[in-house]
Amino acid sequence: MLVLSSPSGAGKTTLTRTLLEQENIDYPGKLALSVSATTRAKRPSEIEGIHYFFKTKRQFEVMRDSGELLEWAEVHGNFYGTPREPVEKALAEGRDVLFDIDWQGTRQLLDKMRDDVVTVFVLPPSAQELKSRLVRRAEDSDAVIAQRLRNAAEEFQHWNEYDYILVNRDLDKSFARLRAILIAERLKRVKMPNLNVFVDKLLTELKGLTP
Ligand SMILES: Nc1ncnc2c1ncn2[C@@H]1O[C@H](COP(=O)(O)OP(=O)(O)OP(=O)(O)O)[C@@H](O)[C@H]1O
Ligand SMILES: Nc1nc2c(ncn2[C@@H]2O[C@H](COP(=O)(O)O)[C@@H](O)[C@H]2O)c(=O)[nH]1
Repeated sequence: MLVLSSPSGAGKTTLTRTLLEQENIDYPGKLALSVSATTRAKRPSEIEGIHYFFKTKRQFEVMRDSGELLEWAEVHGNFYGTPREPVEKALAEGRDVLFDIDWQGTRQLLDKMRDDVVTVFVLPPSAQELKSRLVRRAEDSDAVIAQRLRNAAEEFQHWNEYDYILVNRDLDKSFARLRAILIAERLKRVKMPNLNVFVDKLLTELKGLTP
């Protein structure tokens, strides 16, 4: 489970979507994106089921109270949560799962499955650039942008709870670094449960080669 968090506008959605696209070319089906449920209004560019599952507050509360969410949080005045079933299914199939969630949700995943979670915090190169990105994205009203910038101060403070930090200055470099994190994490011995079978096979082959 690879989790990206950041203050709004630092670039985690761009990075997660780019990683998903590239991985689907290189290793089809290996990486799944967790699509969250939210009570936030849909942005003009967003598509139901691709970017989010858009819910009313009542629908969200039913999902939350019936245990359908792996984690959930209130962020910028809206509810967001991770549907449990698709994540559990993907993990059971041996797929890696990518999350774009905030620090509160990250804490909940860590409490439940510490050993299976790798966390990345994305920082903007400057506060001015953070604001410029939110403005350039042109998806939120001025009031929403102002609220997200106010909330950024609180979110910044959680950077030191994460395994990796990406200062997202140059997008290509950040993406290369994110891929490097994924590649290195996949190469960890503890993440290779069938390695003993492979090594046993090597030993058998070796016996056949030695007198
Ligand atoms: N390295 C970068 N350089 C310049 N612009 C960038 C960079 N990374 C992302 N952006 C742009 O900044 C804007 C915000 O990025 P994005 O939507 O990915 O942020 P986010 O962290 O997911 O925000 P939110 O939490 O609000 O969803 C987008 O318009 C994106 O194209
Ligand atoms: N705890 C969770 N946080 C989530 C989830 N899905 C998204 N988020 C975070 O909310 C903010 C705002 O997102 P936006 O799409 O409205 O810009 C951002 O920090 C996301 O990472 C979730 O399922 N759980």
